[in-house]
Amino acid sequence: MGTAPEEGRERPRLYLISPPVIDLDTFEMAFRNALAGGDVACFQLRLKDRPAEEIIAATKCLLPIAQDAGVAFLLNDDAELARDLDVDGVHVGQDDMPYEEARRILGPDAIIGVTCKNSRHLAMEAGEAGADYVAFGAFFPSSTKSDTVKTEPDILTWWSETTLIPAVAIGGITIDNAEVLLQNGADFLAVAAGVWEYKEGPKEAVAAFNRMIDKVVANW
Ligand SMILES: Cc1ncc(COP(=O)(O)OP(=O)(O)O)c(N)n1
Ligand SMILES: Cc1ncsc1CCOP(=O)(O)O
Ligand SMILES: [Mg+2]
Repeated sequence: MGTAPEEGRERPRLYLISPPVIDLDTFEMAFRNALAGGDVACFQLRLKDRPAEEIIAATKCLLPIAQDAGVAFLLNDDAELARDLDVDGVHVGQDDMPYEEARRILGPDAIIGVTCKNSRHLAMEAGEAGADYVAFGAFFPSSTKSDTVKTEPDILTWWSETTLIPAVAIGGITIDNAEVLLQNGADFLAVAAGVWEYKEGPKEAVAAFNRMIDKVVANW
């Protein structure tokens, strides 16, 4: 990981979110292609409200691919399943389980991120509790999740000036709209449709996100 010249700020990185429903036979290749496209920090398996057997089968297939590529693998919502499947961590929302409970289930080494929507208060709470990252958004309309809260990029500036805890930006992010989030202090860009539905495919999407990140960092 490179360090940008700006006050030692780390180079922002890509955080992939799976589509909410997948056909594992085709998604496995899309996932391999995405990871072949360039730097990816993290992958969140977000098979929303799908049966546990589907999440287990997908994890057994995709986790070794992520591990080979050095990409952290998180489950959405379910800390107990994350523990049982021995993945790297979990992302919990405000209606899932409290951060403290997820930490108790997963132990001190797991990565635990918390949804904070557009709320400075939720972010302060999550940060003080020990979250490894806080997630703000949705910054743009999302075709992947309907119940989102519109969030303005200046929350990222405030957060980056307040704390060193990483901020994940999420919601409708594409190569064409992400720059404002980086300029405001996003440490990670969490992206689903912007990668999986990119017209030239997921490999080229990841490559294009990385070129865009490099261009922004070069001008800091
Ligand atoms: C990185 C990241 N940020 C936010 C969310 C949303 O979590 P939540 O509010 O619990 O909504 P669902 O994703 O569970 O529908 C996320 N999953 N990942
Ligand atoms: C999980 C989640 N939380 C807020 S928006 C969102 C969906 C992200 O997917 P996309 O990048 O396709 O908007
Ligand atoms: Mg959730």
